[in-house]
Amino acid sequence: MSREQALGGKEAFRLQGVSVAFAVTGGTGEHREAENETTTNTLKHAGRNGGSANPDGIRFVLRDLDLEVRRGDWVAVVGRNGSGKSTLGRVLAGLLPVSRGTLERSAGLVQLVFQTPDAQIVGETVWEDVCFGLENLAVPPDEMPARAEEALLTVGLLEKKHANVSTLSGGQKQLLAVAGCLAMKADVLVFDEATSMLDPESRARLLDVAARLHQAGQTVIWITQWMDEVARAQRVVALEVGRVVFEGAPEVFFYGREGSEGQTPCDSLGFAPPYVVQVARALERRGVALRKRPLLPEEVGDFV
Ligand SMILES: Nc1ncnc2c1ncn2[C@@H]1O[C@H](COP(=O)(O)OP(=O)(O)OP(=O)(O)O)[C@@H](O)[C@H]1O
Repeated sequence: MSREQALGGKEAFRLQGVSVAFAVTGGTGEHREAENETTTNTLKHAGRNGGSANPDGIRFVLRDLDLEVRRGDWVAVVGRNGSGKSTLGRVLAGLLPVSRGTLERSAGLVQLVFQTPDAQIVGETVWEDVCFGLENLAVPPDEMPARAEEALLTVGLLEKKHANVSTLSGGQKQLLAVAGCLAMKADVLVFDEATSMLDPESRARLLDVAARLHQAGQTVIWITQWMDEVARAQRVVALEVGRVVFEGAPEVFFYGREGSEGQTPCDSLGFAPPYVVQVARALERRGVALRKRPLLPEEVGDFV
């Protein structure tokens, strides 16, 4: 049986043996979440098969996940297409029930910033959209303007506050979606490939916003396929076919464990590490002793 409950202490999330399965109904390709009691019983059977869709039409997309996220962590979640990253993000945000296992979470507000901003924009104007979430949270009307302005200022959209949402670019909509979450003062922000539609400047701005939120104590879950974004996280969780195949520091993810030769966890996952890491590894292979293994371009000056 699955169990979801509140968590105290230092953790924001604790997942134990969490699986998420979808029931594939009929031959239409239509899916539904496998969450009711009858299906849970079926899942026990499905679990023995372990693989993708079994004869009962049950498909596991997350399998036996054990994961702890501490409050104030910045965790990057990586993995190939279809590995289960968004599903994990939705589970953490409370939008998807777990089929098996236990999910414990602290009481704070968790907000998900989707890959496609249209999915979460509801207001007609920028201002209305940011205020919408505040109204839903029953924030007193006299507090709303300051919170909405601060959030829009943070993402660089304050001067567009009267603009109609339909006039925003995809990237600006993404930033508006983030502003909505900021105004609500979410304790945990789950960014699901939130930079995928952004130009380099907006991408850097969003990363910068995330870094500032993290410094201010917010918990950030950053789902991405961009390895240079992973390098900014405190911890990396890599998924493959719904399982956690790596959990640890970005340095270990990109350079491997101390003394280990050959493939790094990043290599095994099939991703190319950030350019600065590639250069540093090439130097190490030629016998150059580095003072520090760099992860970010700004650390380049320190490593030779
Ligand atoms: N509602 C659903 N019903 C059935 N299967 C689903 C459903 N949602 C997702 N899946 C399947 O679960 C698997 C994991 O999907 P998910 O979106 O979590 O992967 P992802 O790692 O975020 O992929 P991407 O990088 O492409 O966004 C995929 O194979 C997907 O087809």
